[in-house]
Amino acid sequence: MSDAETLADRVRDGELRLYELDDHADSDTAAEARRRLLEAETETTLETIGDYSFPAAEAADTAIENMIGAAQIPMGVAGPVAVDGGAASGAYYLPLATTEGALVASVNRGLSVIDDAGGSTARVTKNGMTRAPVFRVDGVAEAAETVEWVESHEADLREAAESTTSHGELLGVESYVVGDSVYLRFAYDTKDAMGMNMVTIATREACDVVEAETPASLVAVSGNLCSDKKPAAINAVEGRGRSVTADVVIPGELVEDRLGTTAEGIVEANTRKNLIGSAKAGSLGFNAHAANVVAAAFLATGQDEAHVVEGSNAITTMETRERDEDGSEDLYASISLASLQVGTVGGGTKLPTQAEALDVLDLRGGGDPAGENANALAEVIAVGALAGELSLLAALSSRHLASAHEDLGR
Ligand SMILES: CC(C)(COP(=O)([O-])OP(=O)([O-])OC[C@H]1O[C@@H](n2cnc3c(N)ncnc32)[C@H](O)[C@@H]1OP(=O)([O-])[O-])[C@@H](O)C(=O)NCCC(=O)NCCSC(=O)C[C@@](C)(O)CC(=O)[O-]
Ligand SMILES: NC(=O)C1=CN([C@@H]2O[C@H](COP(=O)(O)OP(=O)(O)OC[C@H]3O[C@@H](n4cnc5c(N)ncnc54)[C@H](OP(=O)(O)O)[C@@H]3O)[C@@H](O)[C@H]2O)C=CC1
Repeated sequence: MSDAETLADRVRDGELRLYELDDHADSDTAAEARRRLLEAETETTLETIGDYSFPAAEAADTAIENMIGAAQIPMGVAGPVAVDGGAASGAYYLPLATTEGALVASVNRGLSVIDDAGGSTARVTKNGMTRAPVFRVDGVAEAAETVEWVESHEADLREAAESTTSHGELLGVESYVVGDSVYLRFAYDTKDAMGMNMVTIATREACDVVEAETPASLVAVSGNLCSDKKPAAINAVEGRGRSVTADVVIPGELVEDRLGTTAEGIVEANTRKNLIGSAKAGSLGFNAHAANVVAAAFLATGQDEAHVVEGSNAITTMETRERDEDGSEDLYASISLASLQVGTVGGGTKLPTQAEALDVLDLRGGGDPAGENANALAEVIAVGALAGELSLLAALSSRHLASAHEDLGR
């Protein structure tokens, strides 16, 4: 073991590489050595980056390489809000980590209006994490032969895939052919794990069977039809991770008292902006800012932040509903997130900050039965996203967006 300055010198002399420092010191000392080197080479001071409170060894073990410290992002909380979900049940506070002033206020306003309206109903309607390897064949005949074999031997692929995990279950395999390329889109129930490591390991095992039994030769375990961390229509249509929907009916008076506009005003803003405007833009997302809530909830609870790409793939609907007694108009509001990838075990959920945030939701760790905690997390995030939509559409409709950000964000 050496001290940080000695280690930094050894890197400077070319004796050690930056990423080898953990083999020569504990993770805190290794991180300090990297900071010292970086500070000297870039003429900076990295005191704040180095001022972290989680165990470096735990983070360096599975969450980060070449660790120098932590990026601290302010965390706020919105809620509580009552959620009547398939898995979520009761009142929830939603932790949100962001640097965008006005965002937490906006979600908080939306959640408080939803709560006053009696809470939101939410359901996970589909669940399947996908991995789609690509294989090479010599032409269409071999492609057809491979697809036929896969379709008639799903049980063999399931046995191979599930031999690598005690939680994951193979739900099905969809085949796609493009000339001499064959894509097999494997979908799994990953229970409470977001599941990307799990399904990649399981699919690799199944690929060995495909290669042994068909003419196909594996090119890449991910062939982009999965489609992971890229905007893709297949995720919007077929779903990936959890497909989750939340809705609420808000009395017209509440819209006027709490959101400063009318149900009709919000509906018109949604139609012209989220639906027509998005269509004209060729957008995959027909929403205002689902990405804001998904990103902030992901950072707070230890999700893979790159999955905001698919997680924000959402459609917001708003319509007026006439109330029988007095003919006044209420607001029906919904959001449907097609491909929200969340977990309450594994990945970044293990880190202490993120684990504490999951504790606020009472959703840390495995659910009972397995999968219920991740379902509940998906439902609560969907309700948060619905709140963000309501509050932002109201601000646009009442022409308050610019002043809100002037007041709270600069
Ligand atoms: C900012 C508000 C909420 C003010 O809204 P308001 O109605 O003027 O505020 P209020 O002082 O009357 O308070 C109403 C409620 O808001 C909440 N609230 C109010 N202030 C706070 C605060 N400081 N901290 C926490 N919560 C707060 C709180 O729930 C409060 O209720 P109460 O608890 O008092 O009964 C409103 O104007 C608003 O929501 N504006 C919209 C802001 C927004 O949604 N920004 C999103 C980011 S925009 C962006 O990134 C994407 C974009 C816009 O480019 C996408 C696109 O193209 O559309
Ligand atoms: N490999 C890749 O291509 C990619 C990886 N990632 C990264 O993958 C990580 C997430 O992968 P993920 O597989 O979720 O996590 P982990 O790799 O951390 O694995 C989670 C494991 O937890 C175990 N487990 C314990 N309890 C449960 C439960 N209740 N439900 C489900 N599993 C349980 C399972 O073990 P067992 O299987 O033995 O049952 C599961 O495989 C993130 O760090 C992400 O950034 C992201 C994108 C792509």
